[in-house]
Formats: sequence, structure tokens, C-alpha cells
Amino acid sequence: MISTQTKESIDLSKFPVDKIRNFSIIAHIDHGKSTLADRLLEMTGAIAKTDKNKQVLDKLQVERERGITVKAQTASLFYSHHGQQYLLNLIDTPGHVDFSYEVSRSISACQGVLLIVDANQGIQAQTVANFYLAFEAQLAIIPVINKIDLRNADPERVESQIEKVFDIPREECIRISAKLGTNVETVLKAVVDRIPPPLACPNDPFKALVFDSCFDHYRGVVTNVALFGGQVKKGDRIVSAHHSKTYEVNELGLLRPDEHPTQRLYAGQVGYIIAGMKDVKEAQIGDTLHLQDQPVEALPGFKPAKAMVFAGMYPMDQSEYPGLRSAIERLTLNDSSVTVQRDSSLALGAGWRLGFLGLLHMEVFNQRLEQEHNASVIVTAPTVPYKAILSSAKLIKSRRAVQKNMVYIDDQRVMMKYLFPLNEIVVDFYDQLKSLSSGYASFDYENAGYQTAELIKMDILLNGNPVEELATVVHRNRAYSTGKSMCERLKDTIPRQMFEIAVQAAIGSKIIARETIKAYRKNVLAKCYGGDITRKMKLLKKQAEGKKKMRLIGRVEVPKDAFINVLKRKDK
Ligand SMILES: Nc1nc2c(ncn2[C@@H]2O[C@H](COP(=O)(O)OP(=O)(O)OP(=O)(O)O)[C@@H](O)[C@H]2O)c(=O)[nH]1
Repeated sequence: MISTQTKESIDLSKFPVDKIRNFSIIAHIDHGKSTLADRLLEMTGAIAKTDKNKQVLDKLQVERERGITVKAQTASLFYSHHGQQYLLNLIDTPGHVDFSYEVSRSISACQGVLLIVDANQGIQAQTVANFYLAFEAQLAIIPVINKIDLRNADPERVESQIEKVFDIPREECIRISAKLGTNVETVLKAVVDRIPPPLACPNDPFKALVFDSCFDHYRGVVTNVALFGGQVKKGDRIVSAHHSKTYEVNELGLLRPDEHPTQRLYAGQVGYIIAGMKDVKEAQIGDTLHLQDQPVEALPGFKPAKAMVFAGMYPMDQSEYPGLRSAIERLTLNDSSVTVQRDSSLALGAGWRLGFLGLLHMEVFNQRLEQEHNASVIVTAPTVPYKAILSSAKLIKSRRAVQKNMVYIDDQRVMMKYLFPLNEIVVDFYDQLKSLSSGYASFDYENAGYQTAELIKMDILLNGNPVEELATVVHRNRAYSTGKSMCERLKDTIPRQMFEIAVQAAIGSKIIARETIKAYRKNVLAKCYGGDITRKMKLLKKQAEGKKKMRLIGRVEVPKDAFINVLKRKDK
């Protein structure tokens, strides 16, 4: 039975620990997590049933535009089953490989997961990676086969895969169509029946895990918490175990998925707390909160996410530095997996060196800076971390990809493990893999440590001036082809200017590739015959605005996108 509950009538004391289920939906990208979340929200009355509910939990503009989930969101649902009311806390998770850090964080607040597998595509790379995250955290795993409405759906085959790869009996699989709502109620029942209630004691002192946080311009930091013990109410004085600062609780409540204030939060529940944290660094993800006079042992927290891709970020104009600094600080509160270090460059001035989990992660961060904080930035070509030994050691030949193992999932799919140099996969490996396999292959990775390799630094010169932001580390065998394609791409990206520009790639003092951009002067007034002065002014203003998006290096104007586009494939 489905229940709807109005905003005013929620009394959370009616939900003791055994009436609570905390769960996540995990899946490979596009297998239908957000669509299933929409149906669950509709069926439990958290949102009205309309055909406009598309990815309600995907709140960020970048998520809606790209159709991907970046940030995990939480929604509390009320559901009646066996004549009892249950409080189900759903934590949505992203699917892309770059965001698996968010998945592990969400999992820490849960006792079970719905593992969604597309009935047509079957098990993919992130299905496997996410399964192991849940399995290692000893969560209850409910396999859900989605998209059974598709003409070429083959749930039988997917059930065999699940049995073979995950050792879960096929009878445990639930076949659904999240799009049409088919069998989704069975999923809700399984959440209550198969996922255990949280291990939290109402009689213990208040103890909460901060598993996520976001910044609100008016109210400061909003923390998402899971209560492992006790209860908390407005006016309580709480302490962060991480830095021992004390705060007064101003507001607390449930996320449905919008904030819904309540009187209290109790053991086992998941919700939000606003407690006057103003500085973005105060809400440490993984921190433990407790009452001022009742200290508790801190929860284990999280392993910090490891940055795999680094890039420089600089303001378009140095006068925008303070604004950009605060935008980066605010955004890193919402995404603590980004590492930030101050940096400066001769050509681009003061800026930062940021570390990301992958290239998509970096692009999404950049897009969010522009969309949510109205900041315009220059992003330099991404690099990966290297360890350099500066003596002339005997060099060992670089290891390209080395196959580690191969497992047949069924007669059509095979899972292969390779050891790759990270540099080979960060930029466009994923896109190339997708296009070569017509979208069938999927990919996931984990860090396997450092290996020795024959690497050299390649510089890019514009009219003889080295551009530090475009310098890259390349494998010796690839230097010539990489240099050539970078010069060609720069030639395409940099607009012709009033003088000739030489674009060169160099190793030390040796030039290995060169392109020339011919001189040109764009006369925007060429088509304005005769006198309309306002039209002329408009065109000149537009041209000046266009120039603002350029960066002057020496005398050469370089568009800000050049710094990242130059490493990508040509057809992008
Ligand atoms: N035919 C069919 N399409 C579905 C079903 N469920 C989801 N889809 C479609 O599959 C696509 C991906 O669905 P999403 O819910 O956005 O997938 P997701 O797993 O949340 O994706 P990420 O958040 O980016 O990981 C969308 O176009 C959905 O409309 C289903 O049951 N049947």
C-alpha cells in the first residue's frame, strides 16, 4: 500500500529504528537509476505524478544538460507495508566512473542497495565496480533488471550473468520497467523485506555521520547526516569531532527531496542539519557530530579521494581573482574530491592547480563554476601525476597496456583487466573505446601505483614563446605524433590575427612540429555600407566582447577553450 503524507504532519518519533530502511540505487551509467528514483518518489507521494518528472534528484543544471548524475541526492519516502508505516531513505548515486567516490560515500549511510542492470545491455564495467563497493561494505544487494519493456530486452540472459558473476540466485532478481512503472511496487516491498534496519541505538548519545554537504548562499552550510545514535533537535549545541568547534542547530529535517523541517531527528534516520557553519571548510565529509556535553567515539570517516587528473585554472582577468577564489571554495565544499593548490603562471597570472578524479569530473566542475557561480575561467591541458627521478638512472622500457586477466560473462561479453599508463586513459580513451565498440564496451579503473617509463617534456611555442600551460609529458615514442596533432589543433583553435603566428612543438631546443597561422584582419564593419552608426557600434561592441574570451600570450590572442581542447580528439 502506498501512502502520501503532507508536509506538516511528519512526526519522526513514529519511526523507530526497525521501521527505517536506508538504501542506495547503484548501476552502470544510463541503466535507469534516476528514472527508478522518480517512480519511487511518485509512488510514495514525495512528488506529484506527472509526465514532467524526469530525474527529479538530478538537481544541478549540468546534470540535466548532460543527462548524468554527478552529485548524490537524498529523498525520504513514506511507505505502508504489512499494515505498518516505514520510512525509506533513498540516496541516489552517480554512475560515471569519475564519480565512484560519491558512490562509496552514499553507501556508507546505507544498509542495502538496489543494483540496477539494463535488461538489454546486461552487466557493464560500473555494474561490477559498484557491486563490489556494496559487497565489501556488507550491504544487502537486491538485483533489479530494468527496461524489460524494450523490444530486445533479454532478462533471462541478464539473470544468468548476475548468477554467474555475482553469485546471486536468479530468483532474487526483480524485473521492472522504471519508465512505465511496471513492477516497481515489488521493489519497494523488497526494500522493506530484504534490507535490514540501520544499526543505531536510540538510547545512545547523539552521534551522526556527515556524508554530504552543500552550500546555501543565505543559510550557510547544509550538512546531510545519518544518525547512528540518539536524537537531535533545534537549539541543541553540537560539536564536530574533526575540529572540535561547537555550533547551535538552527534547522533540521528530512529531504523529500526538498528540505522539509521537522522537530527532531532520531537514531537510524537520514536528514539535514543547518548549524551556522559559515566557512566552507567546516563541514568535513566523513566527520562525526555529537552533543556538546556528550562526546562519542568518532566514526571511521572516509578515505580521501585520490586525484588522478590535474589542470591549472586561471581567471580570465586578474581582477576576477577574488570572485573566482570564493566560487572554487564554495564548489569544492559540494565536491570534496577536488584538490586545490595555489599556482601562478607568467602568461595567465595567479590561479590554482586543481586535481580531479577524471576528465569528465574536470569538465563538470568547470561547467558548474560557470553556471552556478557565473565565473569565467581558463582551464589548462590536463596532466596526470608522475614521479621523476632526476639522476640519470638506467631507464626501463615503458610498459604499454599489459593484460592481467580475462573472464567470459556469457557467450557475448567478456571482462578484461589491463594495466595501463594513466596518461593513456585520462583524455579520450573512454570516448574512443565507446566509438570503436559502437557503444557496447564499458570501462572502469583503479589506481595501480607508479611504474617507470621513458617520458619527456614537450613544449608548445607561440611565435617562439613557450606556453607553460600547454607543456605536456609524453612517452618518447608518441612525441612526434602528439606534437604534430597539438600544433594542428591549435591552428584550428586560434583565430587568425593581424600578424603571422608560428605554432611549434619542441623537445628541449629541438623543434619537432610546426604549423603557421596566416595573418588576417577581421573587419566586422565590412558589410555595413553607409551610415547606420548604432549598428556599427553594436558590431564593434560584440567584437570587443568576443575578445574578452581570449587570452593574450605574448602578442597572440588564444581562446580560453584552447587549453583543454588541444588534447582531445579531432572529431570532438
Ligand atoms: N525503455 C526504457 N527506458 C528507460 C527505462 N528506465 C530508464 N530508461 C531510459 O534510460 C535512459 C537513462 O536513464 P536514467 O534514469 O537517466 O539513467 P541513470 O542510470 O540515472 O543515469 P546516470 O545518472 O547518468 O548514471 C533515459 O533515457 C531513460 O528514459 C525503462 O524502464 N525502459
